[in-house]
Amino acid sequence: MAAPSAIPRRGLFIGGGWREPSLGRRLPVVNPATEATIGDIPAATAEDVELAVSAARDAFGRDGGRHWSRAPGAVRAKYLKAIAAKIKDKKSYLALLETLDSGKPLDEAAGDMEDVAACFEYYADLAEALDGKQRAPISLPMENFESYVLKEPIGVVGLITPWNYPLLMATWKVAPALAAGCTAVLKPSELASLTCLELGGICAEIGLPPGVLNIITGLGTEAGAPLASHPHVDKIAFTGSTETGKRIMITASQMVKPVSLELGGKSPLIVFDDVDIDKAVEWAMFGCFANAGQVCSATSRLLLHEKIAKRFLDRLVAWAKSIKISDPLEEGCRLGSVVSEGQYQKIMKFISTARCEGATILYGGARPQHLKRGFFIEPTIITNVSTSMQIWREEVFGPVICVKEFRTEREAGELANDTHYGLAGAVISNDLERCERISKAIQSGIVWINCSQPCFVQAPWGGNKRSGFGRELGQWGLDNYLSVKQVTKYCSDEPYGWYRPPSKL
Ligand SMILES: NC(=O)c1ccc[n+]([C@@H]2O[C@H](COP(=O)([O-])OP(=O)(O)OC[C@H]3O[C@@H](n4cnc5c(N)ncnc54)[C@H](O)[C@@H]3O)[C@@H](O)[C@H]2O)c1
Ligand SMILES: C[N+](C)(C)CC=O
Repeated sequence: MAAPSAIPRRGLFIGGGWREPSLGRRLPVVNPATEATIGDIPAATAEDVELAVSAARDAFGRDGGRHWSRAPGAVRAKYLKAIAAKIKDKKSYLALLETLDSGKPLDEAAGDMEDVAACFEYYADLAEALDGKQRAPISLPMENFESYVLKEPIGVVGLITPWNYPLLMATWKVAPALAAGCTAVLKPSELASLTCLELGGICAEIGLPPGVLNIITGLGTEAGAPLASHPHVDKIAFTGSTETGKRIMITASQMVKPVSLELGGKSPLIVFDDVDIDKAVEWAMFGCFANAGQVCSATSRLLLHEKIAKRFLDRLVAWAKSIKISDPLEEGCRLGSVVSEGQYQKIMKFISTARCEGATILYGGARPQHLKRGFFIEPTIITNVSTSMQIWREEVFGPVICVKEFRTEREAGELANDTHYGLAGAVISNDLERCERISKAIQSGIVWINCSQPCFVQAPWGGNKRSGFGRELGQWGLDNYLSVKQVTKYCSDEPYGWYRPPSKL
């Protein structure tokens, strides 16, 4: 599909229709692979947040919730399936927009759209199953009481999402929130909002009841912060940086508002000396160079057994040299641009600081010679790293891998856990018992054995330590948007008998 000359001009999606932002301001959309401005998006402010939250509240309570929040799960499932079907119909177009907006290779964007459709379908099924799970009985030690559990939608939820997988990260929240019966205000990242706005168009096309999903674009401080602090938002689900996550948690604490936080990472990949080197190298590359390393769970700290370190690094450099770095729309591209000039500068600064601190840039570290425009960075491999260096400690969010060697399994585990983060970790070895031991030792929410990054909608996703808390995906993702109510009934004809009845007059 050829790139459109202009992207669609959209408003804010509020109450089932398009609205210009209250202050009339818009933000430019820059294609990071060409540096050309290709359009703009609305810049919402607190006034628009007010309208969006009010639309979501109306939708939650409309007709006593009969059409949405208290409707049978099968009703909501029908809408989710219709959204999935539209996403599939528009897959090529949405993937193209995602690539133009974020710089990711078109093949990756197409894969993201398949995952988006699958996620809506998955939560449609869970919505259908939800009714059958209501009134689950609780076994009590007293015969004169009966108790059961109701799972009810939390209410109006604020969903704040990042730019690295724009529509997919939004879907991980929107699909379960809607399946649960919540209504929502989605605030995607100002750096990549196009496909989320298209989701608004899809909701209008399929006739989603007005106000069930509202989408407001704009800056974090101007649109995200008023959403997080809004007194009529019952929960905030956030994916983004640890710094912003801390701010959201502080704000939410003022109203004792529940939050779930999916934050950054600095995940390890441990490779033992009994592996097929080329197979392991490919996982190491996928673990840190896919999506130009802008992946929360990127295995950006590579721990190599000393016996294979030299051979492994020789092969890693050879493989890295063969990656096709190009305009992300070109066929076969495997490394596109990073998302923005700001991100490009940030990554370059990480590389120069590593150099200044005494690390070796074994490969890469610069703009590819053949690409004069666009925010492209070579796949970068850094060695001679010490554990006090910034490159070891901080999340780069770019195609930059740092390497250390280890001698023993114990040392590998200690190095793996030498981080404030706890999102993911990976181990490659032919000794599966060793892999199981390492899986238990790594302090993270996700561990991959003999691979890195594969992600399935059925399995829980989320981190420990400063990578956040709460789990998305699977049944856990739905539970994020449900509150649990106990209903207990006294079911004896006898008086309770704790107090003596007053004497008859
Ligand atoms: N754990 C995960 O599953 C996961 C997945 C994807 C990305 N991430 C993390 O996201 C980060 C990259 O994304 P980013 O740069 O968009 O993060 P970010 O924190 O800069 O922004 C995320 C979102 O928060 C909004 N925001 C910014 N300031 C805000 C404020 N004060 N109040 C409310 N909202 C505010 C932004 O506009 C954006 O929509 C990385 O650290 C990455 O690891 C984590
Ligand atoms: C969860 N994942 C890998 C799709 C995106 C994280 O940044």
